[in-house]
Amino acid sequence: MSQTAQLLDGKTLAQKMQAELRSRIQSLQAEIGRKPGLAVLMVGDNPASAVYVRNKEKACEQIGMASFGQHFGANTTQAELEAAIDRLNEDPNVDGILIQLPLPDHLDAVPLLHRIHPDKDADGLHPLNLGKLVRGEPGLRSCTPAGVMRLLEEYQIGLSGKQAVVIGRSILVGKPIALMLLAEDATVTMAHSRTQNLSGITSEADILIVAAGRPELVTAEMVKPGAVVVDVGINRVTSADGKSRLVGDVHFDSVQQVAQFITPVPGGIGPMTVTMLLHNTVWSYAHREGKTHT
Ligand SMILES: Nc1nc2c(c(=O)[nH]1)N[C@@H](CN(C=O)c1ccc(C(=O)N[C@@H](CCC(=O)O)C(=O)O)cc1)CN2
Repeated sequence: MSQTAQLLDGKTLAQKMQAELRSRIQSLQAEIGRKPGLAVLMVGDNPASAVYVRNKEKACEQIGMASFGQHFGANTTQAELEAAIDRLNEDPNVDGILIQLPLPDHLDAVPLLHRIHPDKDADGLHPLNLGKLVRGEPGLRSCTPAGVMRLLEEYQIGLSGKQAVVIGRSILVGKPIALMLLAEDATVTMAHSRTQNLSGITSEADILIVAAGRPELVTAEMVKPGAVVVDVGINRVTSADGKSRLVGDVHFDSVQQVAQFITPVPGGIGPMTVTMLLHNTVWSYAHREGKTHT
């Protein structure tokens, strides 16, 4: 008899959190006298990035946050972006700055991420904030991993002593989520493209976080019965019938038969990423204005 996993519903939690942020902004704004502001730097015309940036700007508007869209042409230089970051660092109405990734190939994201003032680092990718994560100090956390942790917390999924496996070692997701799980006393294994016997490792996982960037990589045979499976992948694929659809890095239909909990794609981690960005910007706003924010 096959079971069906319970969905970890990121979309619903994101809506609830955005409503809470909206009222938090209303009360802070009454004290501070201005709205929080987020600046999103987008370079070029990557269609997926354009959708994500639009969604971020729309979400800002819905919760009463100012959004300062900075859209640059595909041939923008590194120096022009540096100058834009310097201006935003100095702008008192801007509390959060993020550079939408990936950037076009001629640009180097790393020095640009380092240039963002750490107090305005809404994406949590500045080395100071990553260092605080390593040390377990409060600070701005990367949005996708923070969204995963918040979703697990919402469903009261205990992590202490659990075997957690993370597939993927990016600075955006894999490395920070491993540190966050470790901070909650999980026993963490990191797997990646060179890992041997991947299914042997994943099938030991109580908590499996998949951020591999490979459509439907994880199938039912690779998952321990009763595991919690979090799919961070977002891939647009074209089926044999020519239709385009969105899939994660997990083969949802088979894995939901063995897992206890699973995130859907869409509607799982994606909406949580946007919400944690808003959360981080409100956190920076409150922190910069001398108000505490959790
Ligand atoms: N500077 C950053 N760049 C990128 C990040 C990031 O966190 N910071 N993450 C991704 C893209 N991303 C946010 O930027 C993002 C991706 C997907 C979603 C989302 O809500 N997805 C929906 C489906 C949307 C669709 O139909 O295509 C879902 O999963 O339900 C939000 C944000 C890379 N770049």
